Amino acid sequence: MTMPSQSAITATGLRRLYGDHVVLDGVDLNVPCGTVFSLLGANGAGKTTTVKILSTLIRADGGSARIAGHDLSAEPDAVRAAIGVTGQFSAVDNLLTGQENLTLMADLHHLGRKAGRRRTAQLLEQFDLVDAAKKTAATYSGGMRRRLDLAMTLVGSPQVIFLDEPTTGLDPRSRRAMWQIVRELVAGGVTIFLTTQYLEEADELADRIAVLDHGKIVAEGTADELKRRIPGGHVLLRFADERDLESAARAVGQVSRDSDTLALRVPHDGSLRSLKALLDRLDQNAVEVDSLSVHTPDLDDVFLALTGNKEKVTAR
Ligand SMILES: Nc1ncnc2c1ncn2[C@@H]1O[C@H](COP(=O)(O)OP(=O)(O)OP(=O)(O)O)[C@@H](O)[C@H]1O
Repeated sequence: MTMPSQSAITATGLRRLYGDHVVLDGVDLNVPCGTVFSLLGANGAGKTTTVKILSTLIRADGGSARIAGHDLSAEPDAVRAAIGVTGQFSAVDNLLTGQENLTLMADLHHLGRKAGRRRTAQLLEQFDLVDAAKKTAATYSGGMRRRLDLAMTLVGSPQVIFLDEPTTGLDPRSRRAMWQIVRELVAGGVTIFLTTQYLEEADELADRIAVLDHGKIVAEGTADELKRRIPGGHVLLRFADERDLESAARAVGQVSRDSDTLALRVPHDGSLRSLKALLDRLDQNAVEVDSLSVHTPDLDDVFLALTGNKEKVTAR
């Protein structure tokens, strides 16, 4: 289906309250078709609430949105027909096998027996579930379950897929397998709206990232744009004892220090020249450095700088 605009999702001024707790406080979003958009936020930032609103599971208290060309409040059925949702509200039935779960979905989508069987077989193959097809979902690992859940979503060939924390709790191998699946879906023209607590996941997958904090989007852009928004990197120096830490702090001047870990964090522009100048200064003052690491800004820094969250999102 062609859409009137090239946006798969637009939202303007979304608001949602639980009692007098303002969970979303005027959220604007624009997600171009065929891209991965990641909504990043700490626990409780409002990510799931946003997904629930955009996927018609709950209503917003204010604002408007269009999904796949349909108005969210005026045409909720058309929105539902165009989207798939996986994540914290899994549709997998534990008592059914993987194959039965998919067949049930095919029936719900009125695919017909032959087309349903074909689609089920194709999805079992695509999601590496052929060997497990006849086992009940209760016996599946976390990664297999997520794959089955996503495969079930795809039975209806959605244009827009909401993935709510799709890899939370998965081991690194299963996480990478899920990332590969997401890339393949996008290559096929699907739009992905991904919520995650993992900065690495957003960095790997997302064309654009929005950082949600206390119900507001505090920054939006590509991973590189976000990284450029915050001050440069730093050099982390560690010392064997308090005395070396003291002399180093005196030698290099204004730096942040952590006496517990015997570390100094010195602002650094990433150039060899300034690194050499720092080492020379330490040498001239006869300071023994135990270890040194150069740190360039990553999404973790961006997140901390933008949200001031003590409980930062998980960097892997
Ligand atoms: N049904 C509800 N009733 C009352 N408060 C709710 C309800 N659902 C969510 N909240 C509150 O809204 C806030 C945002 O929750 P939400 O689940 O959207 O956050 P999140 O960013 O998805 O967090 P997480 O990463 O933990 O899933 C939280 O403070 C939560 O306690």
